[in-house]
Amino acid sequence: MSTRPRPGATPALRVQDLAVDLGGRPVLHNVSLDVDAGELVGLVGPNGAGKTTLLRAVLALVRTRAGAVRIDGDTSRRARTQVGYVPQRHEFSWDFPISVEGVVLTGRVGSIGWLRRPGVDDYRAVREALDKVRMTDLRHRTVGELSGGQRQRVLVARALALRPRLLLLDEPFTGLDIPTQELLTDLFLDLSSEGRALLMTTHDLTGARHACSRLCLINRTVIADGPPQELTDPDVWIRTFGFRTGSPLLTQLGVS
Ligand SMILES: Nc1ncnc2c1ncn2[C@@H]1O[C@H](COP(=O)(O)OP(=O)(O)OP(=O)(O)O)[C@@H](O)[C@H]1O
Repeated sequence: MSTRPRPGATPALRVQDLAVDLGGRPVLHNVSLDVDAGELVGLVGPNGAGKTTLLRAVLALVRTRAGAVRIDGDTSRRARTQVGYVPQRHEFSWDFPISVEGVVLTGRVGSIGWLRRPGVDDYRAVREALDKVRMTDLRHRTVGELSGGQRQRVLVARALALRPRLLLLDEPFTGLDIPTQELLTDLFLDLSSEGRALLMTTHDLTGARHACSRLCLINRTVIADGPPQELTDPDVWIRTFGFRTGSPLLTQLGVS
């Protein structure tokens, strides 16, 4: 169970009226979204909706044309470096000859800085993160030898090594079998029940409706945002995904 957001508390993430252009074309406009401590929010939309771009904008990895991003009320760039980020698995260079532990330690760079050596607390954070994703036994394994599910857990551990209050996850379930998806879902629910805020993109609508405390439907802008059981208007799903009226997918989602 996730902790309910405290009324009136500063959200862990607040995005207000965000606009992003890429390659001279508008990709996101008027995007506003809050994620509170203790929430697991699913960011869902079709291919090209701008989900990854939104995560990258929160991390200040892309330039925004308008709007504001606040991390725990803080608009500084430094606050953005304290956000945990789990990129899509294919974005990581798995051929690099580095151990599981070595990859997770790189998650501390935002806290250590590039020039300082890791200290006792850095190694403690790595150990805690590996324990959390149950990868301690494989900590000396070269990452190229891992399965897809194990790689995903390494990327989550790398983000957790920063001990972030806000965690952004980009399609963590893609290409994973059902037991591994369930293991990760349990882990994400556990992290949210510890009071962390999680924002996760996914194409698994059924899984997201089941696991997430809130869903944000996005297609270049936010179409709808609320607890899954309240998103029963087929129109918002049709507007987001372009489903045709009467699509069996709507029935599958329980909103037709
Ligand atoms: N570097 C870039 N330059 C120009 N356009 C880009 C760039 N990166 C992304 N885009 C465009 O921005 C739009 C949103 O892309 P984005 O990757 O954010 O979508 P997404 O919702 O994450 O999609 P998917 O579900 O397929 O991963 C797409 O039309 C994409 O072509």
